[in-house]
Formats: sequence, structure tokens, C-alpha cells
Amino acid sequence: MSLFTMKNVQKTFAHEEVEEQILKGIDITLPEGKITALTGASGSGKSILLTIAAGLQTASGGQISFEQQELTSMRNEELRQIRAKQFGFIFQFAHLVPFLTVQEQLDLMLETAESPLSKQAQKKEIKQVLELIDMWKRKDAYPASLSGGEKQRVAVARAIIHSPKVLFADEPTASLDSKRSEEVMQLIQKLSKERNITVLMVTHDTDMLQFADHVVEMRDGKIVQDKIT
Ligand SMILES: Nc1ncnc2c1ncn2[C@@H]1O[C@H](COP(=O)(O)OP(=O)(O)OP(=O)(O)O)[C@@H](O)[C@H]1O
Repeated sequence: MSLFTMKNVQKTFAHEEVEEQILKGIDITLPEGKITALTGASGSGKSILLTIAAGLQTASGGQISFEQQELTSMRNEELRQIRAKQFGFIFQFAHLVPFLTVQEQLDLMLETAESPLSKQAQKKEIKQVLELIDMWKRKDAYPASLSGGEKQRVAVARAIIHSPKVLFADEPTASLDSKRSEEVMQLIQKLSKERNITVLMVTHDTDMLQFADHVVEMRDGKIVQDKIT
């Protein structure tokens, strides 16, 4: 049994009397501990699929299973617990909390995820992760004083500090230049390998596909290519 699978996922939106099918039966299995990139033309349904997979939006049909649990038939509270503890999120913009320091951003994440670690172990983990992303020296800095690349590195650290099993990333490099984009992707790749995190990432940037182990191309709400690289 795979860690995370989607079967015949559908999404329909109703505009006035007309129904529009945005996702037309998507089947994807995420290889465990690897990076799956979801790519394809604008409007093909990539972001909708990512938000549905992450339990942030409901599907109109189909099944999504994580560790043999059916996310699509789960109650809201159960789903919220899984999202908070087992999933991590990165978006196009870092969305750091402006009045918290770098270190406090990670503290807050551990608290939100109800980390089972002792306070001392949490401190150690934060230090280790900030060293890993080369931001320990900026631990007391506020987001306003960080560069775009630094902010996104902190966002990556925040997304994995609670050791999620699955990381969902929606265009994580879209706000960065090509050098910073590569740095952020190298970081995601390294963390995914070291911590056995399964990653589902939406990207329209073909240069970022070199970091993926599995590439799924979408067109018009369907999968047109599914390739393990
Ligand atoms: N709430 C909604 N109601 C109706 N249609 C929607 C809604 N949300 C998204 N859509 C439509 O669903 C389609 C797929 O959107 P989605 O954001 O998933 O595309 P995408 O492949 O991620 O595109 P991009 O690369 O431009 O971000 C689009 O045509 C969009 O307009």
C-alpha cells in the first residue's frame, strides 16, 4: 500500500446553471520520500488538485488515501489533525508572520502541530534546521530584514520543522530569480531525502523539473503524462 494515492479525483464548479468539470478523473500515486512535480499549462487544474490533495478543498468525486486512511471521507476535525501534524505547506510567497523572528516562526509551527518533543528537544531541532538552511546567524531577524530567497528558505524550514510525512508546495520558486529558485529546490530535495518526506509540488517552471523524481503533466483537467525520472 502506498503512502499517498489519488484515484479518479474529480472537481466540478457550478457557474449559475452551468457545471464546469475542472478535474476529470485524476489518478496519481506519490512515490514515498520522493519529489513529484505537477506541471502543465496555466488553468490545467494543478493548484486545485494540490489543494484537494492537501485537504484544503473538497473533491467532487474520487478517493484520496494517506497511510491507508481515506481523506475524502474523513470528518473535518480528523482532517485538520492530519493537516497540522502530518502535512507541511509552502506557497509562492513565504507568508511569514511579520512580528515574529525567524526562530519564533518555527516555534509557532511546532506549537500548532502539537509537537510531542520536549521544549529542550524543540530548541535543538530548531537550531539544527536553521543551521541546515544557513539561517542560524539570522535567528533573531524579523522577516522585513530578510531577502526573498532567505524568506523562502525560512518558509521551507517552517514547513518541515514538525517532521511532516508529506510536503505540499504550490509554485515554491515562482517569486524568486533562477539562482535563488535552484537554491530553494536543492534545499527541498535535501530535506526530502534526509527526512524521507514525500513532496507534491506544482510548478510551471521547466527548469525546476530536474529536481523531481516523478513528473506528472496535466492538460485541461486530465493527466497527459506520468513519468518516473
Ligand atoms: N472557485 C472556483 N470556481 C470556479 N472555477 C475555478 C475556481 N477555482 C479555480 N477555478 C478554475 O479552475 C481552473 C484550474 O485552476 P488552477 O488554479 O488549478 O489552474 P493551474 O493549472 O494551477 O493554473 P496556473 O498555472 O495558472 O496557476 C481554472 O480555469 C480556474 O479558473
